[in-house]
Amino acid sequence: MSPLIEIRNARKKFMGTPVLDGITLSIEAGERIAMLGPNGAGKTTLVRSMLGFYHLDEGEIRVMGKDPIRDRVEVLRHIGFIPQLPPPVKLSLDELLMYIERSTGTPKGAVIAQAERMALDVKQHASKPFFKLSGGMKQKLLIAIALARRSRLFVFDEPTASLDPKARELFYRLLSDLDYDYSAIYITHRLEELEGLINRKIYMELGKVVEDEPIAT
Ligand SMILES: Nc1ncnc2c1ncn2[C@@H]1O[C@H](COP(=O)(O)OP(=O)(O)OP(=O)(O)O)[C@@H](O)[C@H]1O
Repeated sequence: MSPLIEIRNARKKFMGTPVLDGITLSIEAGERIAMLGPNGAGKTTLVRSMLGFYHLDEGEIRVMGKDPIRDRVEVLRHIGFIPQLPPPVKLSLDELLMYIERSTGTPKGAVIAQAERMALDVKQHASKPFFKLSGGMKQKLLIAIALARRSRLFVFDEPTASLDPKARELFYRLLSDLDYDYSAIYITHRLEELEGLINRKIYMELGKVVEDEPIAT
């Protein structure tokens, strides 16, 4: 079986500066990875390239055997992505959840139930545009959507950055409670928070992977 994600010699420059400098990585199903490294190391660029947001200058990425740019819809169908900065969606929460139900088959009620477990009352804000929620509320709703979809792979880009301590705790508890074999990539600056949730850590610096090791769970 092909790996979940296969990256071969990925290279990308932004304005002449290498941001991905020859990355080769293989990620198997069931791996739960902390992706670490200083600001600007290229972590977000790497995961966004896996999701088909960016074309590489050189090299190749395959996700579940597919090209994330050519087969983007198919690749994203299996991935729950929580971006670092939530997109400025103008739809109300009600409209957004209806749209998600229609496009992904994820029942609105399932998202509302997950949101409740993150201490977010969706019904109270149903007519509010998504972009008018607070940063933490946006993050909670995006987390609820990803979890309700029961994605095979979660890609979390600093998912707890805007969450208060209580919500952070709830988020990690929800992940621990998931009852199926998912894979995950967490971009984070707080490795200690992921204790018990990860089995591999990858450290990036200046567009390169400089450390890659398993973690006993
Ligand atoms: N769309 C873009 N256009 C130009 N430069 C970009 C773009 N996206 C990222 N960069 C640059 O690429 C470098 C790597 O950015 P990236 O967001 O991948 O880093 P990161 O490791 O995720 O950092 P952080 O921990 O701060 O989130 C930075 O120098 C950034 O300014």
